[in-house]
Amino acid sequence: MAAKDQINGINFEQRHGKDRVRVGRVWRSGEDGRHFFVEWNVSISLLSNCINAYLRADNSDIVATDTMKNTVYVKAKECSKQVSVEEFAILLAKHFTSFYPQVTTAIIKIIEKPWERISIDGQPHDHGYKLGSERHTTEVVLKKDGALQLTSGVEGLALLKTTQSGFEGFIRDQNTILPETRERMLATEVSASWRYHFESISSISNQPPQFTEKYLDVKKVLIDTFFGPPKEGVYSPSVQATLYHMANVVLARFPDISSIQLNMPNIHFLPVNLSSKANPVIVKFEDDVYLPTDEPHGSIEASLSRIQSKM
Ligand SMILES: O=c1[nH]c(=O)c2[nH]c(=O)[nH]c2[nH]1
Repeated sequence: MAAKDQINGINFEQRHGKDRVRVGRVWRSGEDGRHFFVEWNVSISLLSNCINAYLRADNSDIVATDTMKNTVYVKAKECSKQVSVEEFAILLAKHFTSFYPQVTTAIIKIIEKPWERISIDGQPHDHGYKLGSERHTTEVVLKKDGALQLTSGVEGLALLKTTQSGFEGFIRDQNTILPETRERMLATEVSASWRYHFESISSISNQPPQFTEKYLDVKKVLIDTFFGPPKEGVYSPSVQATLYHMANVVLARFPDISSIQLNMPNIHFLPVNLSSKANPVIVKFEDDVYLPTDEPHGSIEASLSRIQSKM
């Protein structure tokens, strides 16, 4: 997405912004002394009417990217009550689109670093955190007229199961050596993003949804569907089928989500068989000893979106 113009019969598209603005924010609860901490990595991109900067060395319509960076800290300071990463992205987008006449659209992406409250002897610590693994993400695209696209997501969600996975019936040709199997390891690192149905800023202004709770609920559904029940699990005939099932369950459970995109690399754990001329069987693979790998990996992604009813 970019601001579009036509200059001398040539299409011209542009946008500018500041990437990777890092901010940490502590909220201190007056009542029980508990602190709440978030760390965000914010990327801002503005579509604005500033073509004179490109064409005529006239910067009078430019919002300086340095100002964008400062705005992140100003808005973080102004948030006297704890806000979700989605609410923060929305309030930044609102500021840029309403304060500057030149700005037609603001695109705000934020990645939240997974600081988790630590527990000592089973008791949640008031101000101690440790770093977790997967990251909560959001992307807000807000136009001046209030049209909104709001996406939340998770990235770096590493999942692995040691059985209940197979891969059979695929195309075999002169280059195929992969054996068919109903018993293998399944490992992936899920990146998911889902779009909420809100189409305008006014539809969430009065009562912002509980975005953090929703994020945790969607993540739980993705994880539960991947693994199945604790004792028996659930069989995965392919990463493709498991991905589709996970996305479908999210759409079925959350009516306010209109689409979901999932990216699930197939991270391979290779069977270890060792032999030598003298000793043809040093190690025989019996679903027990693996060579973990990072690359190459299978790359599997899909998106599912509800078909809009024309009522
Ligand atoms: O679940 C899988 N999907 C594939 O497309 C694929 N390709 C492959 O070699 N192994 C697998 N596994």
